[in-house]
Amino acid sequence: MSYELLKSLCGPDDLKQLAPERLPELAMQMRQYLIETLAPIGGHLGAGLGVVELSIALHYLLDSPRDKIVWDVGHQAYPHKILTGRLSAMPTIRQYGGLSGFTNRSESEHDPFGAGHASTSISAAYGMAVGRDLNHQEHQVVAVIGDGALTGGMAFEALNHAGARNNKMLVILNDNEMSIAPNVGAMSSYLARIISGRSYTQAKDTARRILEKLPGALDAAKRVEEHVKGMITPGTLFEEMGFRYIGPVDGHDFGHLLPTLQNCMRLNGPTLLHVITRKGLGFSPAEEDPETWHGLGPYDVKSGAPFKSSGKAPAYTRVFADMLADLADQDVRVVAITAAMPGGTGLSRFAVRHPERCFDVGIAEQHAATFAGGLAAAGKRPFVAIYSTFMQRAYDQIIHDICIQNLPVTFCMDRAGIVGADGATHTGMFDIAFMRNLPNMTVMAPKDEAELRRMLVTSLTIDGPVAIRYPRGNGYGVDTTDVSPLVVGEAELLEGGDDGLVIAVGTRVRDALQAVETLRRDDGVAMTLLNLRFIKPLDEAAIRAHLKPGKPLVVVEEGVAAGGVGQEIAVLALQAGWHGPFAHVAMPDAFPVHGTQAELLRDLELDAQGILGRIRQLVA
Ligand SMILES: Cc1ncc(C[n+]2csc(CCOP(=O)(O)OP(=O)(O)O)c2C)c(N)n1
Ligand SMILES: CC(=O)[C@@H](O)[C@H](O)COP(=O)(O)O
Ligand SMILES: [Mg+2]
Repeated sequence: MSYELLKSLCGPDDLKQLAPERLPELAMQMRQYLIETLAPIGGHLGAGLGVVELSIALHYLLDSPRDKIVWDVGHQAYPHKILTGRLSAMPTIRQYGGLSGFTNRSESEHDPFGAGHASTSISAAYGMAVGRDLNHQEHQVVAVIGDGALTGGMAFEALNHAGARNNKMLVILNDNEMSIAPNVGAMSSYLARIISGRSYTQAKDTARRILEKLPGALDAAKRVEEHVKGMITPGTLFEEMGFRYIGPVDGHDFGHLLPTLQNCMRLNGPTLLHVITRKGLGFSPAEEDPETWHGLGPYDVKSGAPFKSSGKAPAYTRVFADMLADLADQDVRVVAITAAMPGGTGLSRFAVRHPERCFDVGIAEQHAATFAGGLAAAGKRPFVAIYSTFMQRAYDQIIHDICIQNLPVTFCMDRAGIVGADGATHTGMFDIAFMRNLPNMTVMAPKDEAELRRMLVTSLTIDGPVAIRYPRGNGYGVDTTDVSPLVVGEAELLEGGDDGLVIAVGTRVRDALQAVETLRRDDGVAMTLLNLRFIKPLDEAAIRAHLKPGKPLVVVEEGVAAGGVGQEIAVLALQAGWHGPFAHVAMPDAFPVHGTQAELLRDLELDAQGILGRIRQLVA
């Protein structure tokens, strides 16, 4: 396809010159462009395909960047990027030095708010609407939020706030009945009932039948019918919260979308437009399996088959899920919780074996943590599997509901450290710092998949909160048969040597080992290497024992240096009377860019070569 029409548009102003009849052709070209462009590089395809018409309609009618469009999560903003002058850069999306996979204020004036984490759009848009009114300005503010993101508490907090005020704002609820996996929860069922249109009639009939049986109740029945109608007429839940509800409308039909949007924009006060779309529309593999095609690596555009990496060791995620299912086989107390990421955390595998003990709570990390606290208080052993970056959402719950009460909840933090293409918003760089300072918490980091299995077993021996951090990607194919528990707080000695001490944490142990081996072989420098295993409690005795006065001390961790375990080790060493050159090989006080994990680790000098260089500087 030549994409003639698509390529003729340099920005939203060009789009506005098109006759409305040409918009379906543009939508068709955009879909095909997305499907072909992402094939060699992967990315978030399904959500974007679902909002092609919506994105075109918004930019056709709105005047961006004057008018503000806030996309929730931002993973569905690829069509928006294309329409706002980023078409030629699309082949670079999520690549090193390329476009971000999400909206990003520094990337374009058409991205008024950055995102990556879910459920923020209504709050941000409402802030813009209030700011606009305080500034006596006049422009439109639109938040586009998916039905999945609407399961997040923040979205309700924002509706609650905005609905009680009069500031003009449009919330577009993009309802495709999917989060990454099928959407869950009562709100999702409510939206489905609105779409089916059956709820009102059914409930009205039931109320009538019940009330007609009561003597003298016919008048009351009428009044109650009105009430019932008020309660459950489609959209009323939003109306009761102060929003004017409009919809549902077909989000793929310009004939419906354009006039409805136009009308919405004329309305004052908070308005919610309910748009029905299909995730993956226009690419049958993505329509049939929207979960796989939510976000994926490269795929074959002709067959629609994702390219599978072959011959690699199993992913940490999979090792975690299978081990947890094994533990659940043996221990009836074990339950598992995911916040809308059953596939990403591996818990869909756990659910196959223990469906009744696996809970998807929606995009609700805070609730997940406290829900786990309740389960633990009821005698269960909950494992909360949440990506490191999303665990940030649940910090107060971890402190207030788990740690203060010393409840035995295990937080399994997948995607800890550098994640690659998702970039700064998704990097798990803070969990070491924010978990290790919590009283009662035990924090572990496995050096490989075998140790992950042993740490899961170990967590069941600890009568209190535990956090385990492990990275995105594959293990090393090591022997995993030993599942004996570790001694809590004991580090592992991997190399002995008198020329200094290297202490490495979890994901960085392998590369540190490679660096230490190279140093011994090529430089004749023999360093001791400790695999820390326990970030908390620290193996103070081992650290003290292996410190070499006057010789280098190096701590390597894939997390932010400030508050990292390296700082505690440095203090410990000084208190123990050690003096000598020190290096903390960790992440600096800056958000990382996006690229492959290897590229980013290289930039941060956290790969084997980088660690080697840092040690050599000290030795020299
Ligand atoms: C706080 C947080 N938790 C989890 C995620 C992972 N995540 C990204 S998109 C998504 C599903 C969003 O569903 P929806 O808003 O309906 O958008 P759709 O993909 O269906 O268009 C999830 C769970 C996230 N980005 N942020
Ligand atoms: C947009 C979002 O938050 C998720 O789709 C995320 O990109 C998934 O990351 P993984 O690919 O590491 O599961
Ligand atoms: Mg959705």
